[in-house]
Formats: sequence, structure tokens, C-alpha cells
Amino acid sequence: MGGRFISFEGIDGAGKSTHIDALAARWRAAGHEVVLTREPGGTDLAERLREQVLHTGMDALTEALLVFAARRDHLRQVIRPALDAGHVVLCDRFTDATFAYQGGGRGFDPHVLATLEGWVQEGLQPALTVWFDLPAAVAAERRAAARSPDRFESQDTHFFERVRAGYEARREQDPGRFLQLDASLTREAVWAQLVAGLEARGW
Ligand SMILES: Nc1ncnc2c1ncn2[C@@H]1O[C@H](COP(=O)(O)OP(=O)(O)O)[C@@H](O)[C@H]1O
Ligand SMILES: Cc1cn([C@H]2C[C@H](O)[C@@H](COP(=O)(O)OP(=O)(O)O)O2)c(=O)[nH]c1=O
Repeated sequence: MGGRFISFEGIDGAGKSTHIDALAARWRAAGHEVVLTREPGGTDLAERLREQVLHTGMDALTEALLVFAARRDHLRQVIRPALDAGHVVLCDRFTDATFAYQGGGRGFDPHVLATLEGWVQEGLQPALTVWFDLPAAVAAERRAAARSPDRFESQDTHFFERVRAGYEARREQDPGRFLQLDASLTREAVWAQLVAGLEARGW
């Protein structure tokens, strides 16, 4: 398996973390070098920016600038070197999250986001984006059972329905990149969809 960049997306509580770890274990057992990382984050600088984005009040443009600054550092220090070395990169969230949260959720101008995307990524996109899709109300029930909320997780269901619509708009712009999963099903059923989607791509 050559360098392969896969991102994982969905509203908070969709079940991404559960399945990213399982996929990393499966591919490592098969002998692949797997880099597990996340956004915002993945480097010392980007993790410090993450802390601010998740816990300090700011407007949507500031959020967007900080997540793209974190992304630039992450791409230069971690993602591109790993892909150049032929590794698999599994990234918990990437730029679709910016279009979904800052664009859809906060209502920020997607044209500005697209300009930043072009500067920061210089054409690099994930080979595949796995989208854990489910209604905002179901995700809210899961989160309530699991953890205390950050700045995003404390938003209401309307916010998360806008985030979900933001993901749908991104999928429509580039459908071949997306593997959309029905994340409202049981863990086993979601995992089966994920494995089937990867196998359909010869992975
Ligand atoms: N298919 C599922 N059905 C019910 N609960 C789930 C499912 N997948 C994950 N969960 C639970 O929902 C919560 C959120 O899952 P998590 O993987 O942390 O989501 P995310 O990383 O997308 O925010 C966790 O408590 C997890 O155990
Ligand atoms: C990558 C990214 C994340 N986010 C938000 C979405 C999430 O609410 C939060 C962190 O994502 P995540 O790592 O999924 O949170 P957790 O570890 O609590 O499951 O950051 C943005 O708003 N814009 C972005 O570009």
C-alpha cells in the first residue's frame, strides 16, 4: 500500500473515534505503517491552537484562520512527510470540518474558506473521506451519555443540523472522494459499512 491519506468526518458524537482506532489496528496487523492523527492538532503548535479553538471565545473568521494555521503546520510536519514515506495517514477531521463547522455551523463565507484551503493545501486532498452521517439529535444523545462539552459540543441541535448540511454540500461538490456511512446504526453495522466501502476500493 503506498502513501494514502484518509480523513474521517461527522458531527460530534457520530462515532468516528471508535472506528478510526479499529481501522488503524486492522491495517497495522496487516503490516502497514499507519499514522494516526487529528485536527485541529497533530503537532505541538497545532495542539496549542486546538486548545484555544476549543475553549476560548472568538469569531468565525478567527476560528477559520486558527484551524487553517494548525492545518498548515500539520501538513508540513506530519502529513506530507508520512505520505512521501509511503505510509497510511488516518486523520480524525480535516478541511471538510472547516466548511461544515465554520461554514455551515457558524454561517461563515465558504468562498473565503476555499481561498484559505487553496493557500494551505496547495492542491492536496484526502484520497478518501469517510463521513459518519447521522441526525443531530441521535449524536446529542450519545454525547450526553459520554462526556462534558467543549465550545462546539455545547451548541444546540440546529447548529449540528447546519454542520451536517455543510458536510452534505461538500460531498456534493466531490462525491467520488466521500464514503458516506449511516452512523445511526449499531457499531457493528457501521463497521461493516466501513469495511465494505474500503474493500470496494481494493483496500
Ligand atoms: N454505533 C453506535 N451506537 C451507539 N453508540 C455509539 C456508536 N458508536 C459510538 N458510540 C458511542 O457514542 C459516543 C461518541 O462516539 P465517539 O466515537 O467518541 O464519536 P466522535 O469521535 O465521532 O465524536 C461514545 O460514547 C461511543 O461509545
Ligand atoms: C478540524 C476542525 C474541527 N472543528 C471542531 C469540530 C469539533 O467540535 C472540534 C474537535 O473535534 P474532535 O477532535 O472530533 O473532538 P473530540 O476529540 O471532542 O471528539 O473542533 C472545527 O470547528 N473546525 C475544523 O476545521
